[in-house]
Amino acid sequence: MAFKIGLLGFGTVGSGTVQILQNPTLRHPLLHDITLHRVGVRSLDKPRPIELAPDLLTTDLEAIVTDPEVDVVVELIGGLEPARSLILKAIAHKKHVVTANKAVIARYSDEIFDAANAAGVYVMIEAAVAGGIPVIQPLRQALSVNRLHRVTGIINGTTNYILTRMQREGADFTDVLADAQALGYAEADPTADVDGLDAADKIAILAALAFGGRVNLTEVYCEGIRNVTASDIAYAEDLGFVIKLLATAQRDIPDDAAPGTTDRLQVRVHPTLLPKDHPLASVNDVFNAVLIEGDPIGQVMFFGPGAGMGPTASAVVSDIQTIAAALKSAAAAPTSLNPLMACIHEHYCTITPMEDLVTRFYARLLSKDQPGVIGKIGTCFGNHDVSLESIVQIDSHQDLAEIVVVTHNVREGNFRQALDEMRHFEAVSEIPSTLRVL
Ligand SMILES: NC(=O)C1=CN([C@@H]2O[C@H](COP(=O)(O)OP(=O)(O)OC[C@H]3O[C@@H](n4cnc5c(N)ncnc54)[C@H](OP(=O)(O)O)[C@@H]3O)[C@@H](O)[C@H]2O)C=CC1
Ligand SMILES: N[C@@H](CC=O)C(=O)O
Ligand code: NA
Repeated sequence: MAFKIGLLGFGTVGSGTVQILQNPTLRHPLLHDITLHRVGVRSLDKPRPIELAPDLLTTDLEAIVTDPEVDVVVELIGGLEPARSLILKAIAHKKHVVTANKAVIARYSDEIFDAANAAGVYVMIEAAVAGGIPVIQPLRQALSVNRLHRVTGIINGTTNYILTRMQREGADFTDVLADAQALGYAEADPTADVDGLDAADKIAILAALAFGGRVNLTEVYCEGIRNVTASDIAYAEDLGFVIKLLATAQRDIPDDAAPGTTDRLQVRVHPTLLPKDHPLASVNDVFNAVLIEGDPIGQVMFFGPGAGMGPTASAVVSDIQTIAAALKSAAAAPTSLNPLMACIHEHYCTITPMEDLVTRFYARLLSKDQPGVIGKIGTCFGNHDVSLESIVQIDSHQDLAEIVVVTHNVREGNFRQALDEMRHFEAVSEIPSTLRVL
């Protein structure tokens, strides 16, 4: 069964999506059933980093969302319009939709999801929050059996990059912002990022999923990082804190509140002092992380790349694949299983023997404290092609010296052969520990 994709947008994320779809080898076999049918852009003449059959490209995006052959419309043009109208038109034409557009979803989720439910189609949004980090699907599925209490995220890469550099270098906001723009992290108009609006869109989406109700974006408190100064960061550091732009969604009443108590949420974005040992405090640079707390799961944290061509495309294609799996099992005989839930492997993997592992090693040897021992040990390692990063004698007691060795990356088999040979040295009395080093 083949599934046809109508792709709207062939920019950063669109190109990453095409790259995955055009190279399904070594990915899930279901990707072989997914084909690109049309790709909609604004300009046909623009040079593109990825080759595409010219007859796939069109500037007529309406024709894609109404094309009877298209099964799934993937909206990657961004902005509010025409993205919103195209999504609604696709739904009206019974297309499933995948979108990375947090701005549209945070503002128009009511009309989009109502229309999708009425039309019997899926709208999938994994790429809209925290890019490549799977967070939408875990909230919808694996974590949804928990009573969730709080979702806290660093979900804007640009501001995290700016705050990290201000922290490391004692630099001022405006200087780092200029660098972030030059590096392509922040947009030419960085308002949505630095004023917290992008994070507000994203936390509104996460809050709705975590707490089972729609969130009105205008009620999300939003404060950006423009007023955070180098001296605030320095004082916070002295007090044992780092400053991060946190997006938080939290149930405001306890699980055991009296029946009838009104359920209330806090949904807010603002710079926050975080204790240095908090799990989110070490999330730096453009990385994102989302910490989810609930009962009985406790704390779970998702960390990774929150934006970028490849990571965001990973989320887009996983949504396409989820829809394809659902359609495939629905269309098949009643006994057919959903290919994303069933075991599809029938062969055994070939496992690399440990002797072929290439890693660094730490070894501690006890030897007689006599001249030439370290040289002999070094030569023995060398004879077995084991290159040493360091070798030191760290202690000597009861006539025995303790020698600690750290190797470069070496083949484990060679390292073991060298140790076996050394065990026969008259001077070496024992090799009490060997550990692998990352
Ligand atoms: N970039 C990222 O890291 C992330 C992006 N996202 C979201 O993904 C979406 C896409 O972002 P990104 O790939 O960066 O955007 P780009 O600006 O790189 O690409 C946009 C694409 O859409 C096309 N396009 C835009 N407007 C129109 C229009 N009116 N008619 C026809 N084609 C149009 C452009 O055509 P042309 O090429 O001809 O100009 C271009 O191919 C956005 O919603 C964004 O918020 C989400 C997470 C991370
Ligand atoms: N501008 C966003 C990109 C993805 O959503 C960010 O900086 O995180
Ligand atoms: Na995601």
